[in-house]
Amino acid sequence: MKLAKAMTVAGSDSGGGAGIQADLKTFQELNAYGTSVVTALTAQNTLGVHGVYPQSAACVEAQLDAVLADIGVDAAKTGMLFSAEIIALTADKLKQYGVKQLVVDPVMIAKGGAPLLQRDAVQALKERLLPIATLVTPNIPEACHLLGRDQIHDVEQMREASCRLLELGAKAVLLKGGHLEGETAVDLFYDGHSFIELAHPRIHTLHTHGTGCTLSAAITAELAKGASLEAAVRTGKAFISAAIAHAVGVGKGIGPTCHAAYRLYR
Ligand SMILES: Nc1ncnc2c1ncn2[C@@H]1O[C@H](COP(=O)(O)OP(=O)(O)O)[C@@H](O)[C@H]1O
Ligand SMILES: Cc1ncc(COP(=O)(O)O)c(N)n1
Repeated sequence: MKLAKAMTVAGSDSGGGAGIQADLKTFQELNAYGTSVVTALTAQNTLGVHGVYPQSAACVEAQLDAVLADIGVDAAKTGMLFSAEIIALTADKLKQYGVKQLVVDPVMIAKGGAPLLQRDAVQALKERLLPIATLVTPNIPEACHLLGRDQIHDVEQMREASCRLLELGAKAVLLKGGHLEGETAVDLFYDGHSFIELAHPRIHTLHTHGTGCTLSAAITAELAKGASLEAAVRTGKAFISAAIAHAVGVGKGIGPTCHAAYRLYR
């Protein structure tokens, strides 16, 4: 059987719940071989982000070359990219090596409020990365930021926002509804042809650290294995729902989800 290879370009979370660590655990759980390009180190735990230490452009470029020139990838994802410079060089390298499947999780602000992307980098995200993305996976605040609007209140407004988001250049959009209120966590998938609502009963838990990272990593692993985009997104939703339902609750604050839950409790 051919080994599926998945790469993450993201920040390191010392607490192990989000970023590179969440991505690699998720790739492993879904039987994809994981590689990583670290854009920034964060000193982080369940109580928040205590420090952000971006890597130099030369360092990020060297990691991208090392992985792509030798090992290669079947699908890649991006998470915390921190600066316009890192975004531009990541886009250039993905194009140079002909990476065909790219999931862009437009990480901007950590759940606790710490900025993970510089303000002036949002434009670079739109201009350089979205046009080469197979899928973009914003949460509600990120979608508002990308579109320059104040709020998205319900699924109807999510539909309309998805159409606008698709115009930014990605082949498809998964607009995540975790930040909305209500008894159901609804994500909306739109590929320009049809809308698919992915719904799961809202799980009453504090522990949702790294949910967006984990979801986009699961989708990337499935794409690397050859799944269709729709199938990959459906598996991603099942994976993150199980992970939240069985959250491990380490630390004193907002804890990580259980990356092994999809395998253990399905
Ligand atoms: N309490 C919850 N119960 C069930 N699913 C949730 C819950 N919170 C978030 N999700 C799901 O987790 C995924 C990531 O959600 P979201 O919080 O919107 O993004 P982010 O982690 O990027 O802020 C989505 O599939 C969302 O529907
Ligand atoms: C390195 C890194 N990447 C991404 C997130 C977003 O995760 P969350 O939205 O759960 O704070 C994070 N906190 N840290």
